[in-house]
Formats: sequence, structure tokens, C-alpha cells
Amino acid sequence: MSVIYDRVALIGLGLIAGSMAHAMREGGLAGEIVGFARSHETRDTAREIGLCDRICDSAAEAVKGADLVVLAVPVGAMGDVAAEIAPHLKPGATVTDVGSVKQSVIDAVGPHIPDGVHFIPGHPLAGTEHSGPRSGFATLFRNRWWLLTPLPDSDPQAVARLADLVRAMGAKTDSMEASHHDLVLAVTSHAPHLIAYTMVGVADHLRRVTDEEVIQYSAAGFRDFTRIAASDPTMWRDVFLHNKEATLDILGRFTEELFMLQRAIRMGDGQQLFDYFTRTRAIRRGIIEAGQDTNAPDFGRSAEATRDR
Ligand SMILES: NC(=O)c1ccc[n+]([C@@H]2O[C@H](COP(=O)([O-])OP(=O)(O)OC[C@H]3O[C@@H](n4cnc5c(N)ncnc54)[C@H](O)[C@@H]3O)[C@@H](O)[C@H]2O)c1
Ligand SMILES: O=C(O)C(=O)C[C@]1(C(=O)O)C=C[C@@H](O)C=C1
Repeated sequence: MSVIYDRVALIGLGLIAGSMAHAMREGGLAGEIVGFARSHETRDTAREIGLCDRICDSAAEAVKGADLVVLAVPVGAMGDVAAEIAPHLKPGATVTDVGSVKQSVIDAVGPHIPDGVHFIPGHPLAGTEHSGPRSGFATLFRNRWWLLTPLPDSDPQAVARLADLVRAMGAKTDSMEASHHDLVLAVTSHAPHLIAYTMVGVADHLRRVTDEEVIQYSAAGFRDFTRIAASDPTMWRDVFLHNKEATLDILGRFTEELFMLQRAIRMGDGQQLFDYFTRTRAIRRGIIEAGQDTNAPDFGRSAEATRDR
């Protein structure tokens, strides 16, 4: 493949920026990849493993002359980073971000972006529970969605160029309005993470009562929860604080459904439980058939093959 941006600056060197660095390297998509992270330990590790072509000791230095600047820091840090780099951005450059929440990032970053620089927010729907400069890998984005939430006045050519990079890293891309993105992600990602954190918290509390049995006999379903609940605390604190309304809305609906199921159990209403689980099973099969869950053990099998198992 050919170079899409001559110089790319990655601000924040964790799972997402690291995976971008690997994917861009592998595809030959950037002439030069420059990086910066706040802590010197992270910068030292990035240098040691050769994550980027160059690691700078300030964000200002990293963005100098960059054609694409990627903000890959926790959502709550985006505004401060934007303020710091703004005076050093090259005219005509594109600034994007990879934050899990979009409207609050637009509100925090947008005002700092100078005229003549394109700001095109984005979000790769791909991740793991790992973080830090060693956690990235080139295939993270393969066959996953990468949503862009361009602003009404975003330059279509700049958006198309960023979409080219995203696709060249293996992702599928789509555009969406920021507040709609935040509601969709509250359902598909943010509320599920909070539920996983809570379930593991409850089990941890119980563990003291059951003398380690919860951990010792931990079943596959619970282990899936613990994987998600091992995700980075700073990242997720910021997600919930910055997608407050949508997350609270979804959690309200979740609580209502939970009470309904709780009542069905108490009343011995097996039909209601069966009908509910039949509907949710169909949703899971729809995800697999759409090719969205590449990690599923039954990925690639038809729903027919898994019926009645
Ligand atoms: N992990 C996921 O599953 C996932 C998926 C999609 C999007 N995201 C989003 O991507 C962004 C980065 O997440 P990640 O998983 O790569 O996190 P990470 O914890 O692996 O990396 C974050 C990096 O940002 C650096 N950093 C923190 N504050 C900074 C600051 N003020 N200035 C400069 N550097 C700073 C940290 O040192 C670290 O290098 C977040 O906004 C997150 O919401 C994460
Ligand atoms: O697979 C995981 O570990 C993830 O949680 C990834 C996940 C998700 O919820 O799907 C988490 C946060 C993101 O912003 C995007 C992707």
C-alpha cells in the first residue's frame, strides 16, 4: 500500500495508538510516525520497543510538521492536550481522536483547533482489556467498525483521506452524528462495561463470605465479566463522566428490565423467561451472522449450526 500521510503524530501511546503504529507500519501508510506520551516511563518503553520512528518529549514538538495528529489519550484529557498542541499545528493538517465518547470530546477539543486545521473526530470499535505501550497489535482494527463523527463544516476531502487510512488499517468506516454515537455506544459498550464492573464487585464482596469459592469455581460467563472488568480504570472513569446522560438513560431501562425478570423468577413465570431469552439469543446470532464478533468461538458457523445446542 502507499503512504496516506507523510507524517503522523500519535499523542498518548497506549493500546489504540500502539495498534495504529503497528498497523500503519505494516501497511506502509505513513512516511514517519512520531509519538508522545505524558509519562517518561511510557516514552522510555515506546523508545525501547521501537513503537514509533521518533518519540518526542513534548506534545508540541511531536505535532510540529505533522499532517495527521491522533489524540489517543483518555477522554477527560483531550481538551488539555488540544490546548497544548493548538499553536504548533501545521496549517492544512488533520486532527482526529479515538475517544470512546464523541460529543464531549468535540466540545472540549473543537474550540482549540485553529482555522485552516481540520478536526475530524473518530472512534474505533475495537479494543481489549489491556492498556499501555506494549499492548498494541497490528490486527486490532481488522474487520471492525471505525466510526467518524465529522462536524457539519468538515472538509469532505479531509474526511475521505482519514477514511482511507482507517480502511487501509483493516477497519470498516461509517459516519454518524456525535450525540447519536454516544447513545448507541451507551447501549453497546458503556452500560455493559458498568454491569461487568458491578458483577465482579458483587462477586468480590461475596468471596469473603464463600471463602474463595467464587474464584475457584468461576464459570465461563463470570470469567467473561472479569475480562471486561479488568479494563483500564482511568479510561472508563472518563467514559462514564463524559457520557453521563446516555449511560444513565440506558441504565434506567436496564434496571426496569432487571426488575421485570426478577419478578418473573419470583412468580415462577417460566414462559416469560423463556420468551425473553429466545429474543436475546436471536440478537447474539444476528451479531455473529453480520460478522461482528470475530472472537466468538462459533464465529463463521451459521446460526443454523448452533441451533438447539
Ligand atoms: N481500550 C479500548 O478498548 C478502547 C477502544 C476504543 C477507543 N478507546 C479510546 O482510546 C483512547 C486511548 O485508550 P487506550 O486504550 O489506548 O488507553 P491506554 O491507557 O492504553 O493509553 C493511554 C495513553 O495516554 C497517555 N496519556 C494519558 N493522559 C495523557 C495526557 N494528558 N497527555 C499525554 N498522554 C496522556 C497514557 O500515558 C497512555 O500512554 C481513550 O480515549 C479511549 O476511550 C479505547
Ligand atoms: O473488547 C473489549 O475489550 C472492549 O471492551 C472494546 C470496546 C467495546 O466495548 O467493544 C471498548 C471500548 C471502546 O470504546 C470500543 C471497544
